[in-house]
Amino acid sequence: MNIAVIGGGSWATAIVKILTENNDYVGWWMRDEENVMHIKKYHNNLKYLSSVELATERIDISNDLNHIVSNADCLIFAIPSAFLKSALSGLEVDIKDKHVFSAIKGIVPDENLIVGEYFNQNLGVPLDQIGVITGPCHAEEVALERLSYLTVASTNADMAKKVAKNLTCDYILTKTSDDIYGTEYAAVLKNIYALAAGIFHGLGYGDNFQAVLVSNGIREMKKFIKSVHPIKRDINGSAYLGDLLVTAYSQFSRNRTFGNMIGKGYTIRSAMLEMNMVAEGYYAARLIREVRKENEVKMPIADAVYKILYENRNPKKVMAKLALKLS
Ligand SMILES: NC(=O)C1=CN([C@@H]2O[C@H](COP(=O)(O)OP(=O)(O)OC[C@H]3O[C@@H](n4cnc5c(N)ncnc54)[C@H](O)[C@@H]3O)[C@@H](O)[C@H]2O)C=CC1
Ligand SMILES: O=C(CO)COP(=O)(O)O
Repeated sequence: MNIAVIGGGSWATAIVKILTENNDYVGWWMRDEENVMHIKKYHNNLKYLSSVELATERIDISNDLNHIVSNADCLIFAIPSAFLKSALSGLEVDIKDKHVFSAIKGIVPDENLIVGEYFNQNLGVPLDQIGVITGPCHAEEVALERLSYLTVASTNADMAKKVAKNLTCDYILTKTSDDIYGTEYAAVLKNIYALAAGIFHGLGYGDNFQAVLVSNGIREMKKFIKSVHPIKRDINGSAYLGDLLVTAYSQFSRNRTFGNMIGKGYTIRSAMLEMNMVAEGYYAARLIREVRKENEVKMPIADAVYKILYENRNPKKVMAKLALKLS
Protein backbone atom coordinates (compact mmCIF):
# COMPACT_ATOMS: atom_id res chain seq x y z
CA MET A 1 0.00 0.00 0.00
CA ASN A 2 1.45 3.37 -1.05
CA ILE A 3 0.65 6.10 1.45
CA ALA A 4 0.86 9.82 0.78
CA VAL A 5 0.60 12.74 3.18
CA ILE A 6 -1.07 15.95 2.02
CA GLY A 7 0.07 19.13 3.79
CA GLY A 8 3.30 20.92 4.63
CA GLY A 9 2.87 22.01 8.27
CA SER A 10 4.03 20.54 11.57
CA TRP A 11 1.59 17.65 11.73
CA ALA A 12 2.19 16.58 8.12
CA THR A 13 5.95 16.68 8.78
CA ALA A 14 5.55 14.56 11.92
CA ILE A 15 3.39 11.98 10.11
CA VAL A 16 5.89 11.75 7.26
CA LYS A 17 8.65 11.16 9.79
CA ILE A 18 6.62 8.35 11.42
CA LEU A 19 5.74 6.72 8.09
CA THR A 20 9.34 6.67 6.91
CA GLU A 21 10.16 4.44 9.90
CA ASN A 22 8.13 1.65 8.22
CA ASN A 23 7.84 2.41 4.52
CA ASP A 24 10.26 2.61 1.61
CA TYR A 25 7.86 4.88 -0.24
CA VAL A 26 6.03 7.84 1.28
CA GLY A 27 4.39 10.42 -0.99
CA TRP A 28 4.31 13.99 0.33
CA TRP A 29 2.53 16.97 -1.15
CA MET A 30 2.93 20.56 -0.04
CA ARG A 31 2.03 23.70 -1.94
CA ASP A 32 5.26 25.63 -1.41
CA GLU A 33 7.72 24.77 -4.20
CA GLU A 34 10.63 26.51 -2.51
CA ASN A 35 10.13 24.39 0.59
CA VAL A 36 10.01 21.24 -1.56
CA MET A 37 13.44 22.19 -2.99
CA HIS A 38 14.75 22.96 0.50
CA ILE A 39 13.64 19.59 1.90
CA LYS A 40 15.18 17.71 -1.04
CA LYS A 41 18.49 19.51 -0.54
CA TYR A 42 18.75 19.82 3.26
CA HIS A 43 16.49 16.94 4.46
CA ASN A 44 14.47 19.10 6.83
CA ASN A 45 11.34 21.23 6.64
CA LEU A 46 12.65 24.74 7.10
CA LYS A 47 9.37 26.17 8.41
CA TYR A 48 8.02 23.38 10.61
CA LEU A 49 9.82 20.91 12.93
CA SER A 50 13.08 21.95 11.31
CA SER A 51 15.11 19.86 13.79
CA VAL A 52 13.74 16.64 12.27
CA GLU A 53 16.12 14.96 9.82
CA LEU A 54 13.87 13.47 7.16
CA ALA A 55 14.71 10.22 5.33
CA THR A 56 14.27 11.88 1.94
CA GLU A 57 15.56 8.82 0.07
CA ARG A 58 12.20 7.23 0.97
CA ILE A 59 10.05 10.32 0.34
CA ASP A 60 8.55 11.32 -3.00
CA ILE A 61 8.05 15.01 -2.25
CA SER A 62 6.35 17.33 -4.71
CA ASN A 63 4.07 20.33 -5.06
CA ASP A 64 2.24 18.49 -7.87
CA LEU A 65 -0.88 17.21 -6.09
CA ASN A 66 -2.05 15.05 -8.99
CA HIS A 67 1.30 13.25 -9.20
CA ILE A 68 1.32 12.45 -5.47
CA VAL A 69 -2.34 11.41 -5.39
CA SER A 70 -2.05 9.21 -8.52
CA ASN A 71 0.76 7.17 -6.96
CA ALA A 72 -1.04 6.59 -3.65
CA ASP A 73 -3.61 4.04 -2.47
CA CYS A 74 -4.10 5.78 0.84
CA LEU A 75 -4.11 9.54 1.41
CA ILE A 76 -3.57 11.16 4.81
CA PHE A 77 -4.73 14.76 4.94
CA ALA A 78 -2.95 17.03 7.45
CA ILE A 79 -3.84 20.53 6.25
CA PRO A 80 -5.58 23.07 8.52
CA SER A 81 -9.31 22.74 7.77
CA ALA A 82 -9.53 26.35 6.61
CA PHE A 83 -7.23 25.57 3.65
CA LEU A 84 -8.49 22.10 2.70
CA LYS A 85 -10.80 23.24 -0.08
CA SER A 86 -8.20 25.52 -1.65
CA ALA A 87 -5.64 22.69 -1.58
CA LEU A 88 -8.12 20.34 -3.26
CA SER A 89 -9.00 22.87 -5.96
CA GLY A 90 -6.01 21.63 -7.98
CA LEU A 91 -7.10 17.99 -7.79
CA GLU A 92 -7.92 16.40 -11.14
CA VAL A 93 -7.44 12.77 -10.19
CA ASP A 94 -10.51 10.76 -9.18
CA ILE A 95 -10.07 9.62 -5.56
CA LYS A 96 -13.21 7.48 -5.26
CA ASP A 97 -11.13 4.29 -5.14
CA LYS A 98 -8.59 5.64 -2.60
CA HIS A 99 -8.60 5.30 1.14
CA VAL A 100 -8.76 8.75 2.70
CA PHE A 101 -7.68 9.37 6.30
CA SER A 102 -8.09 12.71 8.00
CA ALA A 103 -5.51 13.87 10.51
CA ILE A 104 -7.20 17.28 10.45
CA LYS A 105 -8.91 18.47 13.63
CA GLY A 106 -11.44 20.91 12.26
CA ILE A 107 -14.67 21.49 10.35
CA VAL A 108 -14.68 22.33 6.62
CA PRO A 109 -15.77 25.99 6.29
CA ASP A 110 -18.95 26.77 4.26
CA GLU A 111 -19.85 23.09 4.20
CA ASN A 112 -20.14 22.68 8.00
CA LEU A 113 -19.06 19.07 7.62
CA ILE A 114 -16.36 17.15 9.44
CA VAL A 115 -13.58 16.15 7.07
CA GLY A 116 -14.66 12.54 6.56
CA GLU A 117 -18.20 13.64 5.70
CA TYR A 118 -16.79 16.19 3.25
CA PHE A 119 -14.80 13.56 1.34
CA ASN A 120 -17.78 11.25 1.36
CA GLN A 121 -20.40 13.78 0.24
CA ASN A 122 -18.36 16.06 -2.03
CA LEU A 123 -15.69 13.80 -3.50
CA GLY A 124 -17.64 10.53 -3.56
CA VAL A 125 -15.25 8.52 -1.36
CA PRO A 126 -17.29 5.62 0.09
CA LEU A 127 -17.74 5.76 3.86
CA ASP A 128 -15.88 2.49 4.42
CA GLN A 129 -12.81 4.02 2.73
CA ILE A 130 -12.82 7.00 5.10
CA GLY A 131 -10.77 7.10 8.28
CA VAL A 132 -9.48 9.33 11.06
CA ILE A 133 -6.05 9.57 12.68
CA THR A 134 -6.31 11.25 16.05
CA GLY A 135 -5.33 11.15 19.71
CA PRO A 136 -3.25 13.14 22.13
CA CYS A 137 -0.15 13.77 20.05
CA HIS A 138 1.73 16.97 19.42
CA ALA A 139 4.01 17.10 16.39
CA GLU A 140 6.75 18.62 18.56
CA GLU A 141 6.84 15.49 20.76
CA VAL A 142 6.95 13.25 17.70
CA ALA A 143 10.00 15.26 16.64
CA LEU A 144 11.55 14.44 20.03
CA GLU A 145 10.50 10.79 19.67
CA ARG A 146 8.59 10.88 22.95
CA LEU A 147 6.21 7.95 23.31
CA SER A 148 2.72 8.82 22.04
CA TYR A 149 -0.50 6.96 21.22
CA LEU A 150 -2.52 7.50 18.06
CA THR A 151 -6.04 6.22 17.42
CA VAL A 152 -6.88 5.12 13.88
CA ALA A 153 -10.63 5.04 13.26
CA SER A 154 -12.44 3.49 10.31
CA THR A 155 -15.58 1.43 9.82
CA ASN A 156 -13.34 -0.85 7.78
CA ALA A 157 -11.50 -2.70 10.57
CA ASP A 158 -8.88 -4.20 8.23
CA MET A 159 -7.97 -0.80 6.85
CA ALA A 160 -7.78 0.74 10.33
CA LYS A 161 -5.38 -2.06 11.33
CA LYS A 162 -3.27 -1.59 8.19
CA VAL A 163 -2.88 2.14 8.68
CA ALA A 164 -2.26 1.68 12.41
CA LYS A 165 0.49 -0.83 11.61
CA ASN A 166 2.10 1.67 9.26
CA LEU A 167 2.12 4.29 12.00
CA THR A 168 3.44 2.06 14.77
CA CYS A 169 7.12 2.47 15.63
CA ASP A 170 9.42 2.82 18.67
CA TYR A 171 7.78 6.04 19.79
CA ILE A 172 4.25 5.61 18.37
CA LEU A 173 1.73 3.07 19.64
CA THR A 174 -1.68 2.77 18.05
CA LYS A 175 -5.26 1.82 18.85
CA THR A 176 -8.06 1.26 16.39
CA SER A 177 -11.69 2.33 16.58
CA ASP A 178 -14.81 2.32 14.41
CA ASP A 179 -16.08 5.68 15.72
CA ILE A 180 -15.31 7.91 12.74
CA TYR A 181 -17.85 10.59 13.72
CA GLY A 182 -17.16 10.67 17.46
CA THR A 183 -13.38 10.80 17.13
CA GLU A 184 -13.58 13.62 14.57
CA TYR A 185 -16.01 15.72 16.58
CA ALA A 186 -13.99 15.17 19.75
CA ALA A 187 -10.89 16.46 17.95
CA VAL A 188 -12.79 19.56 16.84
CA LEU A 189 -14.36 20.32 20.23
CA LYS A 190 -11.27 19.79 22.36
CA ASN A 191 -9.64 22.66 20.48
CA ILE A 192 -12.42 25.03 21.61
CA TYR A 193 -12.09 23.88 25.23
CA ALA A 194 -8.28 24.21 25.10
CA LEU A 195 -8.75 27.72 23.78
CA ALA A 196 -11.02 28.41 26.77
CA ALA A 197 -8.33 26.97 29.09
CA GLY A 198 -5.82 29.35 27.51
CA ILE A 199 -8.11 32.36 27.93
CA PHE A 200 -8.72 31.53 31.61
CA HIS A 201 -4.97 31.10 32.14
CA GLY A 202 -4.26 34.43 30.46
CA LEU A 203 -6.84 36.05 32.74
CA GLY A 204 -5.02 34.71 35.81
CA TYR A 205 -7.23 31.76 36.81
CA GLY A 206 -5.22 28.94 38.40
CA ASP A 207 -4.84 25.17 38.17
CA ASN A 208 -7.72 24.48 40.57
CA PHE A 209 -10.13 26.21 38.27
CA GLN A 210 -8.62 24.70 35.09
CA ALA A 211 -9.47 21.24 36.41
CA VAL A 212 -13.11 22.28 36.81
CA LEU A 213 -13.14 23.71 33.29
CA VAL A 214 -11.72 20.52 31.75
CA SER A 215 -14.17 18.39 33.72
CA ASN A 216 -17.04 20.50 32.36
CA GLY A 217 -15.48 20.43 28.89
CA ILE A 218 -15.52 16.64 28.65
CA ARG A 219 -19.18 16.55 29.75
CA GLU A 220 -20.09 19.19 27.17
CA MET A 221 -18.21 17.19 24.52
CA LYS A 222 -19.98 13.98 25.52
CA LYS A 223 -23.44 15.59 25.23
CA PHE A 224 -22.71 17.06 21.82
CA ILE A 225 -21.22 13.90 20.33
CA LYS A 226 -24.07 11.82 21.69
CA SER A 227 -26.54 14.16 20.00
CA VAL A 228 -24.91 13.86 16.56
CA HIS A 229 -23.85 10.21 16.68
CA PRO A 230 -25.33 8.17 19.50
CA ILE A 231 -23.30 4.96 19.63
CA LYS A 232 -21.63 3.31 22.61
CA ARG A 233 -18.22 4.92 23.23
CA ASP A 234 -15.93 5.53 26.18
CA ILE A 235 -15.53 9.31 26.30
CA ASN A 236 -12.64 8.80 28.78
CA GLY A 237 -10.60 7.12 26.03
CA SER A 238 -7.40 8.74 24.82
CA ALA A 239 -8.93 9.94 21.53
CA TYR A 240 -11.53 11.96 23.49
CA LEU A 241 -10.55 12.89 27.08
CA GLY A 242 -6.85 12.23 26.40
CA ASP A 243 -6.75 14.67 23.51
CA LEU A 244 -8.66 17.28 25.50
CA LEU A 245 -6.17 16.98 28.36
CA VAL A 246 -3.04 17.32 26.24
CA THR A 247 -4.44 20.26 24.29
CA ALA A 248 -5.66 22.06 27.40
CA TYR A 249 -2.41 21.62 29.35
CA SER A 250 0.53 21.16 26.97
CA GLN A 251 3.10 23.87 26.39
CA PHE A 252 3.00 22.83 22.72
CA SER A 253 -0.72 23.45 22.23
CA ARG A 254 -1.52 26.05 19.59
CA ASN A 255 -5.08 26.46 20.87
CA ARG A 256 -4.06 27.00 24.47
CA THR A 257 -1.33 29.46 23.39
CA PHE A 258 -3.77 31.41 21.23
CA GLY A 259 -6.35 31.53 24.04
CA ASN A 260 -3.71 32.61 26.54
CA MET A 261 -2.86 35.60 24.36
CA ILE A 262 -6.54 36.56 24.09
CA GLY A 263 -6.85 36.31 27.89
CA LYS A 264 -3.81 38.55 28.28
CA GLY A 265 -5.45 41.21 26.12
CA TYR A 266 -4.03 40.62 22.62
CA THR A 267 -6.42 41.34 19.77
CA ILE A 268 -7.34 38.34 17.63
CA ARG A 269 -5.32 39.74 14.76
CA SER A 270 -2.21 40.27 16.83
CA ALA A 271 -2.53 36.82 18.43
CA MET A 272 -2.72 35.28 14.95
CA LEU A 273 0.27 37.26 13.72
CA GLU A 274 2.26 36.19 16.75
CA MET A 275 1.79 32.50 15.85
CA ASN A 276 3.28 30.97 12.72
CA MET A 277 0.78 28.15 13.20
CA VAL A 278 -2.95 27.62 13.04
CA ALA A 279 -5.23 27.36 16.10
CA GLU A 280 -8.13 25.31 14.72
CA GLY A 281 -10.33 26.19 17.70
CA TYR A 282 -10.68 29.72 16.36
CA TYR A 283 -12.55 28.45 13.28
CA ALA A 284 -14.30 25.63 15.14
CA ALA A 285 -15.85 28.04 17.67
CA ARG A 286 -17.85 29.57 14.80
CA LEU A 287 -18.52 26.48 12.72
CA ILE A 288 -19.72 24.26 15.56
CA ARG A 289 -22.58 26.73 16.10
CA GLU A 290 -23.75 26.14 12.54
CA VAL A 291 -23.62 22.38 12.98
CA ARG A 292 -25.40 22.76 16.31
CA LYS A 293 -28.41 24.59 14.90
CA GLU A 294 -29.96 21.23 14.22
CA ASN A 295 -28.98 19.90 17.66
CA GLU A 296 -30.34 21.70 20.66
CA VAL A 297 -27.46 20.93 23.01
CA LYS A 298 -26.46 23.45 25.67
CA MET A 299 -22.75 24.31 25.28
CA PRO A 300 -21.87 27.17 27.65
CA ILE A 301 -18.09 26.87 27.21
CA ALA A 302 -18.24 26.86 23.40
CA ASP A 303 -20.72 29.77 23.54
CA ALA A 304 -18.41 31.83 25.76
CA VAL A 305 -15.45 31.29 23.42
CA TYR A 306 -17.63 32.28 20.45
CA LYS A 307 -18.73 35.52 22.15
CA ILE A 308 -15.12 36.51 22.81
CA LEU A 309 -13.81 35.63 19.36
CA TYR A 310 -16.70 36.69 17.15
CA GLU A 311 -18.82 39.20 19.08
CA ASN A 312 -15.90 41.22 20.39
CA ARG A 313 -17.10 40.69 23.97
CA ASN A 314 -14.82 41.38 26.92
CA PRO A 315 -12.97 38.12 27.85
CA LYS A 316 -12.82 39.02 31.55
CA LYS A 317 -16.58 39.57 31.82
CA VAL A 318 -17.60 36.63 29.62
CA MET A 319 -15.34 34.17 31.44
CA ALA A 320 -16.33 35.45 34.91
CA LYS A 321 -19.96 34.74 33.98
CA LEU A 322 -19.08 31.31 32.57
CA ALA A 323 -17.02 30.43 35.67
CA LEU A 324 -20.14 30.76 37.84
CA LYS A 325 -22.10 28.36 35.61
CA LEU A 326 -19.67 25.42 35.85
CA SER A 327 -20.11 22.57 38.26
N1 LIG B 1 0.54 20.27 15.05
C1 LIG B 1 0.10 19.23 15.75
O1 LIG B 1 0.71 18.79 16.72
C2 LIG B 1 -1.16 18.57 15.35
C3 LIG B 1 -1.99 19.12 14.40
N2 LIG B 1 -3.12 18.47 14.04
C4 LIG B 1 -4.00 19.01 13.02
O2 LIG B 1 -3.35 18.97 11.78
C5 LIG B 1 -3.85 20.00 10.93
C6 LIG B 1 -2.69 20.76 10.36
O3 LIG B 1 -2.11 21.49 11.43
P1 LIG B 1 -0.57 21.81 11.58
O4 LIG B 1 0.25 20.89 10.80
O5 LIG B 1 -0.33 21.92 13.05
O6 LIG B 1 -0.52 23.22 10.92
P2 LIG B 1 0.63 24.28 11.07
O7 LIG B 1 0.05 25.44 11.76
O8 LIG B 1 1.88 23.67 11.57
O9 LIG B 1 0.91 24.63 9.55
C7 LIG B 1 0.09 25.44 8.81
C8 LIG B 1 0.00 24.86 7.43
O10 LIG B 1 -0.98 25.58 6.72
C9 LIG B 1 -0.45 26.00 5.50
N3 LIG B 1 -1.04 27.28 5.14
C10 LIG B 1 -0.90 28.44 5.79
N4 LIG B 1 -1.59 29.39 5.12
C11 LIG B 1 -2.17 28.78 4.05
C12 LIG B 1 -3.01 29.21 3.00
N5 LIG B 1 -3.40 30.47 2.91
N6 LIG B 1 -3.41 28.30 2.08
C13 LIG B 1 -3.04 27.02 2.18
N7 LIG B 1 -2.24 26.55 3.15
C14 LIG B 1 -1.82 27.43 4.08
C15 LIG B 1 1.03 26.13 5.72
O11 LIG B 1 1.73 26.02 4.51
C16 LIG B 1 1.27 24.93 6.61
O12 LIG B 1 1.38 23.80 5.82
C17 LIG B 1 -4.79 20.83 11.81
O13 LIG B 1 -6.11 20.45 11.57
C18 LIG B 1 -4.38 20.47 13.22
O14 LIG B 1 -5.44 20.61 14.15
C19 LIG B 1 -3.48 17.28 14.60
C20 LIG B 1 -2.70 16.70 15.54
C21 LIG B 1 -1.48 17.29 16.01
O1 LIG C 1 -4.37 18.00 18.40
C1 LIG C 1 -3.34 18.30 18.95
C2 LIG C 1 -2.69 17.44 19.96
O2 LIG C 1 -3.30 16.19 20.01
C3 LIG C 1 -2.73 19.62 18.63
O3 LIG C 1 -3.37 20.61 19.35
P1 LIG C 1 -3.00 22.12 19.06
O4 LIG C 1 -3.44 22.41 17.64
O5 LIG C 1 -3.73 22.96 20.05
O6 LIG C 1 -1.51 22.26 19.20
